[in-house]
Amino acid sequence: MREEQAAHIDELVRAASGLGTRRDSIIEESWRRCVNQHNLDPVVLRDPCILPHQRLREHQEAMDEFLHTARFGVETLYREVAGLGYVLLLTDAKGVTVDFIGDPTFDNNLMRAGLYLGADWNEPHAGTCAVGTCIATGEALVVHQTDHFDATHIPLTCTAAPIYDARGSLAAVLDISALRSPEPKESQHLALQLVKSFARKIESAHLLNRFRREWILKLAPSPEFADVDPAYVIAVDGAGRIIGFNNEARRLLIRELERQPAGLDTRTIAGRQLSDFFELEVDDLPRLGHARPVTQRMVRFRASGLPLFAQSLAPPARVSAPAVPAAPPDLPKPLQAVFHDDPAMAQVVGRAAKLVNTQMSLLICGETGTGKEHLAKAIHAASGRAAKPFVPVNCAALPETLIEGELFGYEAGAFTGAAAKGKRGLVSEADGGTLFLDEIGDMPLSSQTRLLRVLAEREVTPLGRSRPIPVNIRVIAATHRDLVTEVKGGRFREDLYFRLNGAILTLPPLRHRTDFDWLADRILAERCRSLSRRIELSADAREALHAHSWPGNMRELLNALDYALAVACGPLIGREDLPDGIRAGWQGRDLAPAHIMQGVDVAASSERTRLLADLRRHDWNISAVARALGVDRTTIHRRMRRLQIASLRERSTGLADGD
Ligand SMILES: Nc1ncnc2c1ncn2[C@@H]1O[C@H](COP(=O)(O)OP(=O)(O)OP(=O)(O)O)[C@@H](O)[C@H]1O
Repeated sequence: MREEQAAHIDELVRAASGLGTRRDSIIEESWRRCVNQHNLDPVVLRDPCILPHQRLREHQEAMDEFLHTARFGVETLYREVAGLGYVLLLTDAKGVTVDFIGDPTFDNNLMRAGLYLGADWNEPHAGTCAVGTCIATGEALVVHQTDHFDATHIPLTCTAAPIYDARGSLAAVLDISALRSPEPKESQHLALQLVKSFARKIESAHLLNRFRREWILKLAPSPEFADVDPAYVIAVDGAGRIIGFNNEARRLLIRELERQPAGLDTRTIAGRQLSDFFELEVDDLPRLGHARPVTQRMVRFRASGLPLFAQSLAPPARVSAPAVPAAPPDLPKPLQAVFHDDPAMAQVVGRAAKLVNTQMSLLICGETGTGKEHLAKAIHAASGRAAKPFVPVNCAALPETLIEGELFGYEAGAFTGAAAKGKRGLVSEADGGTLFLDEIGDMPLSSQTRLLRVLAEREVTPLGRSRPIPVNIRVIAATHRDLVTEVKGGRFREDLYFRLNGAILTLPPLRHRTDFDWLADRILAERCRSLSRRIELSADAREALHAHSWPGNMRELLNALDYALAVACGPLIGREDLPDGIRAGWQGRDLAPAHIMQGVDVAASSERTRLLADLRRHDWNISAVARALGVDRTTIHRRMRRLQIASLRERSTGLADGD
């Protein structure tokens, strides 16, 4: 035992026999609890208690959704403090470390110190420590070096803050710890503020996610912060009942209840009317939206008259359709190449750009051939992982019996028929890069369970090996199925769905894309470059392409253009050079061949392109286009006639007009 450990034990023994210490009162009280309630002997040095995998998994699964919501906050906090030598732990309400981020180069030292996934930091096991004492007291605190009870832990400095659920029960503890730190405890003051602030953010994110279909009321004491960083968040149902709150709001509401003369029960806030606390009814919430100046959004507590500045968020059903945000102009190059000016793509790619360098799993949805893998590759190429492998896995094509070996690899001689040198496994191949799980919705249930384990633990255990290998992968999954329906039908694991859908990016079908011409021209130009040939689409070929519904999406377009390139002889691709299925869809009167288009002036031509795009977006439903453009159907018909656009019915029957 080292000298400083012996001195520490002396201090603990003195404290246990009633002699005062110069410690903070929260630490002194915890030492007393350790001796009197937890029966911990100060003289005994304990090894950290690290739960076996199976038990850890049970703890993680019990709070899967919470972990998923917390992940972004956890990673952001880690990035803030990693350079200062801290590791980050997220524990459940029992003190078991269910998420951990640390520098893997210090693995052994961290594990020996108990800074590891699965470590149990509850006070009855570990003695006074940041997580355990935070659980015991409900307070954020720093447990610095010799504040720890167990002399094993005295090199550590640990700072923890509680995270409460939407009803005020402890849900988790956020902790940052370092193996080395300056001696004065004050050196950790900023760490404490930072951890408290992130704990509050994670708490609010969880609340907003859980009550995303309800009214949310955010409140701040100052108008300047009401929209930026509101301290108090309350969820309210359509009947005006309070159904959730963050911990700051809970404390505030309790204080307010205590002021009320009737001496109401201060323990229960959930279920009470908003108007019990505020001079406010649920019907007032719409006028507190952020479109109004903040100074007009003041609300008062009923009992104390205390003013607060509010911002309300309406449940989705009441929100008017949001304006489509344009993609940021500074998109990374690989993402710029994916689309031109299609609003739906701008939204998807704009979101993807913000997420390229997060650890968050992405789920790309869309009909077959819409470019899900293409987008995943672009995200990878735009990320800091670009120099590492992008490993696609076709989940539907992996035979169930081989899936474990293919994904996780195996050691030499792991089973009869195994390759002599063993196999690395696709997950390990993607280490440092991106694992692309294509057709994830078609994966058999039993394989989903195994995959879930890798995603939860970020480590793989190849067949025939006893110790897992940590892997650093970014997971992007894709599916053409509706996974929510698959989950409801019991064909897809709900927990896996939550692991994968850090963000969902839904690609529009090609028939709805307004950048169709840009895509076709770009693909053609690329092909021409590689063939050293110059060829363009004629107006009537373009027209025929516009009229097709593209069930095979981008893949079908590529095939059609390749076919046309092979068949066309001159510098123009004519309608007759297109594959039969596409040419056949264009059988109307001779409404838009090249010679008529020549008579249409340039302004009309761009008006025509816009109208065609609108028609395609609404599947050629004239009434829907008229509604979208705010005109009546006859106006659309008139424009179509003027711009020489045939309706679907005309094309299929040769009729003169009408739809
Ligand atoms: N923006 C684009 N520009 C050029 N080519 C594209 C674009 N998007 C997709 N493609 C091409 O279209 C084809 C189909 O794309 P991809 O394989 O990414 O679609 P998918 O949605 O993953 O298909 P599936 O559902 O069948 O797995 C590929 O050859 C791809 O390179």
